[in-house]
Amino acid sequence: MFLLSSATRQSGRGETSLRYMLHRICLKMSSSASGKALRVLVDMDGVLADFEGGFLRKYRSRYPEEPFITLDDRRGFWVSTQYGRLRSDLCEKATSIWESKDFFIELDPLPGGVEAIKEIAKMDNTDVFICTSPIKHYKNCPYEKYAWVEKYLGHDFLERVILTRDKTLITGDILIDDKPDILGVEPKPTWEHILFTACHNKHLSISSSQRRLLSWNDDWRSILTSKRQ
Ligand SMILES: O=c1ccn([C@@H]2O[C@H](COP(=O)(O)O)[C@@H](O)[C@H]2O)c(=O)[nH]1
Ligand SMILES: [Mg+2]
Repeated sequence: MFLLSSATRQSGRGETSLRYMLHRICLKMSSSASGKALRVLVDMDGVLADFEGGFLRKYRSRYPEEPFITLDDRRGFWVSTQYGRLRSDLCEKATSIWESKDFFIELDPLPGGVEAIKEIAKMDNTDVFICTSPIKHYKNCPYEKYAWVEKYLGHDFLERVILTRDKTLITGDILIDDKPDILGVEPKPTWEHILFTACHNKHLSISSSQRRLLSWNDDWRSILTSKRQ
């Protein structure tokens, strides 16, 4: 502030442009601070990264003799629960897949997700964050989630990663997430949950007030527009 005010005192012409720059900086700061910038939270597994496809490929390769569930037959968010119902010991075998080294970093991006989130990040008056839940077996997962973001979105995007087991605590206008029920300690999260369609939730009927994003080919831009004042 001192530098700016002494600089403006020294030059009449510079004063106008410096004042203008300061005005722009203040506007950007106040629009973020007063919540005017749209804050978009985007889930990772099942929205940006192909958790289900990566799981099935590695499960079948590690346990070729064991029964498996096709993506078409997937029901319910918890893979481990459905495998446990198939045969009780398969719950542990399923879990062993995403607890293994390189599981998360080797997930393929879901079509259009990386491009969409890069576009959202460039939009005026918009803040985007990746909001993802790490597994409690923490040896590889948190590291690999960061590494995945760096690999596909670049180093600067690491500023935009939120790892939390409770997404209700995070404030935002929209949360794009494939989990049908996002619960936590906050009974009234600030965000509207946009259900991202995945193999495990596509058969669910949702309430008339809830909105879905069928894929990144669907009209996510209109959803963002609808949340702007
Ligand atoms: O059966 C399962 C399926 C997934 N997980 C883990 O849950 C989280 C889901 O994170 P989101 O941020 O909601 O996408 C992810 O870490 C999966 O590995 C699980 O534990 N059991
Ligand atoms: Mg998810």
